[in-house]
Amino acid sequence: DLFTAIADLEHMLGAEKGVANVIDDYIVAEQKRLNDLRKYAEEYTSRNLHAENVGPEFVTNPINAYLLIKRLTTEWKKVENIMLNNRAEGFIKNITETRSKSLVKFPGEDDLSGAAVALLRLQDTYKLDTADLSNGIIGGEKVSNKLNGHDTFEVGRAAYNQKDYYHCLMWMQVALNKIENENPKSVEESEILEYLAYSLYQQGNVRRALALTKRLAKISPNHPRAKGNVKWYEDMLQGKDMQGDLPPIVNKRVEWDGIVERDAYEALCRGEIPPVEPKWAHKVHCYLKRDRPFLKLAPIKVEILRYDPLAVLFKEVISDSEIAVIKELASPMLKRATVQNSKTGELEHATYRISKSAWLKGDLSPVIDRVNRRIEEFTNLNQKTSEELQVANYGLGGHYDPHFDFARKEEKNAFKTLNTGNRIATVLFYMSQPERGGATVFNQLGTAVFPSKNDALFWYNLKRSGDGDLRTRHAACPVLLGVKWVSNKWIHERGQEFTRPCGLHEDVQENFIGDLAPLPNDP
Ligand SMILES: O=C(O)CCC(=O)C(=O)O
Ligand SMILES: [Fe+2]
Repeated sequence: DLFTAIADLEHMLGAEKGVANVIDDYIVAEQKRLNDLRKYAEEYTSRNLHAENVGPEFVTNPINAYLLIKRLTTEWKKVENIMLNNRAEGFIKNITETRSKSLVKFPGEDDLSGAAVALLRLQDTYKLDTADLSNGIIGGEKVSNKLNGHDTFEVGRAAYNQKDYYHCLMWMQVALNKIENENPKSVEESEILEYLAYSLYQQGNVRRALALTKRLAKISPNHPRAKGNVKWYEDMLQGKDMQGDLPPIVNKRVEWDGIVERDAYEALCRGEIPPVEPKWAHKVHCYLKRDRPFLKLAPIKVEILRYDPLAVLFKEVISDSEIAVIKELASPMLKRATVQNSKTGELEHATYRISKSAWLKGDLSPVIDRVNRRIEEFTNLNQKTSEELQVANYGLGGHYDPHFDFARKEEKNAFKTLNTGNRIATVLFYMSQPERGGATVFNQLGTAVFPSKNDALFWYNLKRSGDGDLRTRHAACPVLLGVKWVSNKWIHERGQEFTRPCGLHEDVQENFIGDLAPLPNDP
């Protein structure tokens, strides 16, 4: 699961440098070996020249005869040894051992396909063009090197392995275009054609699949499947519709992951935010919170993002140095994040939540303790029943699909052992600012919050009645460029009986946090 965290990828850069050094050392050793070999060749040549100059009687001299024989026996053995003594094995062993001993795990096939699948997710969410992406262009900006034909082909193959023919088709087509200009070609055209034809067929483009398979049979006459497939496609078409130009390519994304709100969620991730309800459009959006003694001196800037249900951004509530300490403490503890199976109550990995996370206890460092206490200052909610601080690092395409933070009634075991009630509210500290993507979005409400470092997003998950507020369904959009670090604090019901008593009304305006500046009258 290396692809899940940027922190791991940073370590991998170190490993890559190590590999480069080993290759360089190997080349130096080999060059010395080949130079030794060259010296022998020169010696043989010069002695032979001498012998040729002397003429055939050279061998009539017993000493010369002896030396000639020696050069072709024992000395030749030495040459043979040098030739055979390729140093590769030792160096490869060295790399293998470094891999197994090092703390940095080397990526495997799974990581490669994970990274490819991350690219596909980003492509969909942010509507990126395949050719652009494969040329290192994101949002019209050149951000990295180009993929060659083979790199592109491998992304297509990762899609194919997931039966995702929609993406396979797009990537194989681009791979085909790329190798046209490659010399030598990084991947055989026949390999691409087979995948491309099959995904065209799967997406309903039988005539195109046939045309490409015919081409495959032509360029690769001994291909084990090409001829059979041509016949198969021909039978399928039964000679129908074979005249004229090929119809345009049909390629539709299949919603195999069953997320109904996919389109709305992805639009929010791209920053396509629906207009604010006119009812709220003119309300005051910022105020200084000074309702606690400590805050008289250092008020907290609050930006109201949404009134109903309430969501606010507490500005500059965590410092760069605190963030650095938290990241430092969390890094060695990061593990692939889990989710609770709603049927069994077990924690498990899921493709819909890709990030690495760690829990930091309050007594781990005075910094954690200080941050925990500050949360009470800005939320006015009792922190005795809160969960520990959770730190998350999102890697390549890291995301968390739409979910609720609170436990629903049908969910087994959730928070039972804690005996602190449900998650009444969430505090989400933004500890970095990804260059692109990574927004926190509320897909039901049409709110998108793009991370701003040092700030904390806050919202209530439960209504005054204690029932979960279904409108708080939210998601973490995939990170497109850069790094996303966040910390969560989940605040529980127990202990809030006086600060946020259950109300008879579930009215929004009761959700104030401290001395909210007076609101203008309703329009
Ligand atoms: O990272 C984010 O933006 C949201 C994270 C989240 O919703 C969660 O961890 O429950
Ligand atoms: Fe969440």
